[in-house]
Amino acid sequence: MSFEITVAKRLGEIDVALEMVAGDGATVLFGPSGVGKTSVLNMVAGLLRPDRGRIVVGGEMLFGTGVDVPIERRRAGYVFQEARLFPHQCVRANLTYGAAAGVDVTTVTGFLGIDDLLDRWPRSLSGGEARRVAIGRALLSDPAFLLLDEPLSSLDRARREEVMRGIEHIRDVLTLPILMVTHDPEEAERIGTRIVTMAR
Ligand SMILES: Nc1ncnc2c1ncn2[C@@H]1O[C@H](COP(=O)(O)OP(=O)(O)OP(=O)(O)O)[C@@H](O)[C@H]1O
Repeated sequence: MSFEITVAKRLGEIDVALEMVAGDGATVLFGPSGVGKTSVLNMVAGLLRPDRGRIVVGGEMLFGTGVDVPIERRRAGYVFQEARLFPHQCVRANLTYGAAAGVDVTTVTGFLGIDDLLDRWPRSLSGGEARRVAIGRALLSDPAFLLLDEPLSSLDRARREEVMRGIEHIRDVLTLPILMVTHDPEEAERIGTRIVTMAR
């Protein structure tokens, strides 16, 4: 199983709760704004501690009875909702920041279509380019799995298509487990091997 997640967390007035099991491929977390999708990604990444539950990714227990694997040992590749590139570093430096030895930069930049952007500055990138660089940076850290928080939001159709193809390549060719948040049904349908709907 790629993801086995049972979590509960009180956040202010909101109870975030999820119970899901998903196999290989991309699992899409779908649901209305404020239901707790980003909070679930944060719990899987180790940024937010569940009040109770169990998180197993690729057979490895990250959180559960007596277990709370520290964030740096979870090996999550996290692409935040805003790309969060380092503004004072060019694309190449952003990509190689935290890059693991043995991961081939040109393979990653090739399929993401960002080879020509390496000497550019983040402020000069389009939204879609910045997202693809952020995905590339996450991949180059040699993650065990990817967390994608609305990687296609506020992009026009052409840019969304470019990013979507990159995600499909990661799903189908690199076969890295993906947990992705969206509230767009069309995106969920196309990317999701499995769609998990969160409701209040
Ligand atoms: N630290 C916190 N303290 C109190 N409430 C919080 C905290 N963090 C998040 N929340 C609330 O918890 C709820 C879930 O937030 P979260 O960002 O996980 O939802 P989401 O489903 O990802 O929403 P969106 O689709 O709008 O990004 C929201 O109502 C949010 O305001």
